[in-house]
Amino acid sequence: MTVAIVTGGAKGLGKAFCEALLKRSYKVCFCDVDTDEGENTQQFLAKQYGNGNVYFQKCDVRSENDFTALFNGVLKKYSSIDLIVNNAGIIHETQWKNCVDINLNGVIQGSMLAMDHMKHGGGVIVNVSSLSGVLPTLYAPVYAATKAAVVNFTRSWAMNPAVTQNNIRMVTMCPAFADTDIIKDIKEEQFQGKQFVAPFMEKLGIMPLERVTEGFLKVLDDQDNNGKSLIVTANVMNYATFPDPFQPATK
Ligand SMILES: NC(=O)C1=CN([C@@H]2O[C@H](COP(=O)(O)OP(=O)(O)OC[C@H]3O[C@@H](n4cnc5c(N)ncnc54)[C@H](O)[C@@H]3O)[C@@H](O)[C@H]2O)C=CC1
Ligand SMILES: CCCCCC(=O)/C=C/C=C\C=C\C=C\[C@@H](O)[C@@H](O)CCCC(=O)O
Repeated sequence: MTVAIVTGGAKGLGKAFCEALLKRSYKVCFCDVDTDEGENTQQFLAKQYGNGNVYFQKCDVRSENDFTALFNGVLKKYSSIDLIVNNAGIIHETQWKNCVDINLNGVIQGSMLAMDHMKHGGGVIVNVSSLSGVLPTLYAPVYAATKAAVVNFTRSWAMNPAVTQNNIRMVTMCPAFADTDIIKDIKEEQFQGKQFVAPFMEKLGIMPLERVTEGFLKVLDDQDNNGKSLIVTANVMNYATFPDPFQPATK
């Protein structure tokens, strides 16, 4: 039996990841701050994959108590956690402290709780960043900062013996635009220049959820990707390469 936690699993990419895991016979425990959406999604997935295989618990990733209660609930039910997908995230450049709290602090909290459990038997931690985590994003500098921090947090821990010597794998996903609510009915106050979003959306396109899920399954299946960041766009699915600061800059 393999057990996965997915944060922000009530809709969007998180829901798609839950479904992909259920198709692979994982026991899926997803959380979300949106209780109604979460309960609806649990019923939807339970109808297709069996009630005993999908479990929802309300958890606001900004709350250490909620997150600890989530882990305790999952361990009480299944006694192990093999995978966590730290997926929950928002984009909001005005409520930027909230964006940092969810996108970064939430990923840190989920990763630390998972590592504390996985140090006994190993596991996989997938942290969801964004293409904005590896490319400057003029319309969302705070969002981009949170996503870049997720990349380097993951890369840093992945080098640490607490990960490498405990059979833990930590990987980041960096998707471009995908067809979820986060890119729909976007509001002015969420951006530093909402007008700049559309040109990039047109240039990069909007991926169907299946494309990002394909990248998610690749991240799970590749065994040698500890510390790597998978870029997923409509036309690209590669692990990012990062400049070596000690190499002389090319003229
Ligand atoms: N859709 C896209 O174009 C891209 C999305 N991403 C990232 O993918 C992740 C998922 O986003 P989407 O599925 O697109 O968005 P979405 O808005 O469709 O789903 C996000 C889910 O997270 C939940 N959530 C929000 N705050 C939460 C909190 N404090 N605690 C628990 N759950 C919370 C929401 O209720 C929702 O169910 C995010 O981290 C986002 O930054 C990255 C690149 C592209
Ligand atoms: C509108 C809400 C988006 C939130 C979801 C998300 O994270 C989407 C990210 C998608 C792509 C972001 C890429 C940013 C790219 C630009 O800043 C620019 O650097 C890319 C240049 C591409 C080019 O070939 O010119």
